[in-house]
Amino acid sequence: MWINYLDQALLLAALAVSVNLLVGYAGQVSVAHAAFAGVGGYAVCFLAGEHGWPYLASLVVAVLVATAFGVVIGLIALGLAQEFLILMTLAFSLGIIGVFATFDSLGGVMGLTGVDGLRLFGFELDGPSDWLIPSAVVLVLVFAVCHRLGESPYGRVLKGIREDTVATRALGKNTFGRKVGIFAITSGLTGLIGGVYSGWLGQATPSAFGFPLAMAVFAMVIVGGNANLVGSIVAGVVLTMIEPVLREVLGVQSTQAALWQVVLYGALLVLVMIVRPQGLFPERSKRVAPPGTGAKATPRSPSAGAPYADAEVVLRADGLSKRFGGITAAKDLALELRRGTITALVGPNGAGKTTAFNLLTGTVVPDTGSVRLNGAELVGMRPDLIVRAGLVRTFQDVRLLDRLTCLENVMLAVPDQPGERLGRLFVPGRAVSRADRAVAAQAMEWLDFVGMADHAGTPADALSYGQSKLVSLARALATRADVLLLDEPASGVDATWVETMLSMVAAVREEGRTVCLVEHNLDVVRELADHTYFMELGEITASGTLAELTGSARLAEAYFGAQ
Ligand SMILES: Nc1ncnc2c1ncn2[C@@H]1O[C@H](COP(=O)(O)OP(=O)(O)OP(=O)(O)O)[C@@H](O)[C@H]1O
Repeated sequence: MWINYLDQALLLAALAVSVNLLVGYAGQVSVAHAAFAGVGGYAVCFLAGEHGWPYLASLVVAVLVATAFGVVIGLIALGLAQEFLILMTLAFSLGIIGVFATFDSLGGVMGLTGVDGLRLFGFELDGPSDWLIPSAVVLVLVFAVCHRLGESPYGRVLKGIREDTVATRALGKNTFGRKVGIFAITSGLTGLIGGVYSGWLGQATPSAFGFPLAMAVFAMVIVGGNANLVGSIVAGVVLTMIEPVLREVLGVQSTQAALWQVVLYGALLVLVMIVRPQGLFPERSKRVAPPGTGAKATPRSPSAGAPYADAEVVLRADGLSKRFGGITAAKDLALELRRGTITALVGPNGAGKTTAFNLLTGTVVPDTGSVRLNGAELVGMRPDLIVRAGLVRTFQDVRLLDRLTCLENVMLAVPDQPGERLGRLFVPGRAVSRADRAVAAQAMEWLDFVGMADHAGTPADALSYGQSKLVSLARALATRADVLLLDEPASGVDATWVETMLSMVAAVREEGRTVCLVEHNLDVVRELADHTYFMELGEITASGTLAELTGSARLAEAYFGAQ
């Protein structure tokens, strides 16, 4: 009898592991995954139970159908904000369970029952002990897949999405594609688990895969610890065993025991969220590679030091306009950025400087106009592709990924990592881990470049504001983009860090990259900028050297006089 409970515990632990990959790593909360397990369960009972298909073939179909559900629902729901995603997946889950309960061919509210005589690789799956090995194999398989995905460069991108999707996309990662991908993969895994679960149960019923199962799995994920798969296994087994222990050890009646289990789930959830919100087994951070190992990250030729007027135009924007309702945030903007130079964008609050950055980087789509980078049109391109084309930006409010270390923040930005591709992750061999060590070494070099190597293992949320701005510069540099748009790199930073930041930005120019910065601190602009554009009310109304601009009586009165 205890073996029967153990079968169930192993399968629910597997479910918790796969849901943890989606919720704990990628931060996408789905209520539909219990229903996807139901899709797998019904596929098996329908095909193997009702139509005599071989069990293994029906399991394959279970995985494929559940994955297809995941792709379709993911495409619909994952563009939405988190709260809508939860509601949307809840709606889909209710819809799927409703379909199960409605169709006579699926057994209506009673479900498909009496499934037996299943065989796998020649073995008959009759009693609980026959299901022990398949259940354990499923858990090991699901754990292996989820661990490979979660604890790899692929998983780093998932964590980036969880922490800040916009910032992760601004580092050149296809966040929507990744979200749909991980939603589909975890759907397929839950389909497999559901197929084995229904085989073990001998039935697939609407109630077996409904909201209570979804909640039980969430409890396992949260109690075990977000983004900790071992925690999910421990919590999965322990929480599943509550009911049998109540029943068999403490002699509680079976209906009472089921009720107490739900109450204990709830109490445990509340307790964990108050006392230990990170769960019993907290997320682990990437170990820090020793500085100075691996390839040098800055193999660039220094700037030839050409005067601004002679420098080649790398980026040219023309006629860029954007209206937000009644506000004209950008009006017919035209600007040029020249190779190996620093251009500043200055102007009063609300002039449209950040909007200009948003338009250049595709974060906001312009109403009209064009942006050409080395001759290639950027308008209409996805923001992550724009980064890969060579144009990266930082944010006024920094947007580091708080729960990731400084090293992980910078590693995430390194482009073309083999471990971010599914096709490479599951190829045997050590190529991915070797490549990841090289990525870590590169990231260390960039942290070293901005003077933050000693903080490689520090979580980003433990940094001072000035330090976090330096790490965000290292992160932008690690993308290897040629053109950097820095949004207020020195604002809000205390005097000691301003000096450091100034020398960093100047060093970036020295290595031949092109910089455009938005900055209110005119000392910084005076020190760094080769050319300055002045913006007011969404328009560029003057340009030249800062000395020329401050020499204008009108601008001195409108803006510079107040500085
Ligand atoms: N997504 C948006 N929706 C509506 N209005 C917006 C949006 N983004 C910017 N705006 C408006 O566009 C105008 C320009 O804003 P923007 O943030 O670009 O100015 P800024 O020059 O960067 O200001 P600051 O120096 O204070 O950062 C403001 O009036 C702002 O309220």
